[in-house]
Amino acid sequence: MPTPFAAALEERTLRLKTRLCIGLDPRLTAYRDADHLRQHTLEVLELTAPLAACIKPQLAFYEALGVPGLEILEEVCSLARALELPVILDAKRGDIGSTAEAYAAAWLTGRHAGSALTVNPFLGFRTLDPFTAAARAHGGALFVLVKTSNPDQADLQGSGVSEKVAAEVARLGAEEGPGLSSVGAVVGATHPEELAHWRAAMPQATLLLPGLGAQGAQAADLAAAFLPGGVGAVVSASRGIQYADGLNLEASLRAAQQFRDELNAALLA
Ligand SMILES: O=c1ccn([C@@H]2O[C@H](COP(=O)(O)O)[C@@H](O)[C@H]2O)c(=O)[nH]1
Repeated sequence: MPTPFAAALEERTLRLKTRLCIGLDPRLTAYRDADHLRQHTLEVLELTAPLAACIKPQLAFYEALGVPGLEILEEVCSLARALELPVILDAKRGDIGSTAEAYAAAWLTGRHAGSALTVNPFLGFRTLDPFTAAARAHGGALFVLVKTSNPDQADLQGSGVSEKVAAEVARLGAEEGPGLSSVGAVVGATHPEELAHWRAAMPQATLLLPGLGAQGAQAADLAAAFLPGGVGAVVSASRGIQYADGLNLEASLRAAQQFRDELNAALLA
């Protein structure tokens, strides 16, 4: 079995001194064709890898290309594995239990064993069970949507819903004994004033914080998401790195360096 996801992420965070998750969300409109998209996405990954704690491909952008897109996704994942980079597959899966089993088999076992998957708890807490079982058995992880980064999240996530999901994430984490668990949580970096609350509510969860860069979140505001020692959270930026200045690779590298450094500085402030 590969090193469990949470342990691999923590080890890489401390060894490379980075809390940055690089989002790889390639948009066909930015390229001549799918080959051009593939080449640029792999180049961004290879160039920025030393600055990354992990990567987060958003499956929607690969699925939009059909079979060639799924082939590109597999290339991205195998290059990440070769570079020893943990992979968070951002698919936000969730369904009735028997279908959830198929999603878990697709994205948390076999060639994706040891990866993490974002999951949607809307169908009920027991629909998370196939994902927790697969993650625990194959060294992977899940990131449960608790408080998403978008402004309209409160339509459904207000009124105590996020609180209930966070309590379930904490309960699942405690089942595994002490330390960081295989059940993490998505909490938008766009809610800096709430980070201390969500950190305390889910003490064993690794937090995935999307929203840095294009959605306006600032690295300097995010220190409260981390556990002592600067572990237990990663912050993701996608457009702000891959398209920092069109397709300019040097600009992607500079943006990743700046985000990494700003996150580290926030922890020391
Ligand atoms: O609450 C959430 C959960 C997931 N996302 C995903 O993260 C990236 C954000 O992209 P940017 O270009 O850095 O804005 C994208 O894949 C979203 O689907 C999120 O934004 N918020």
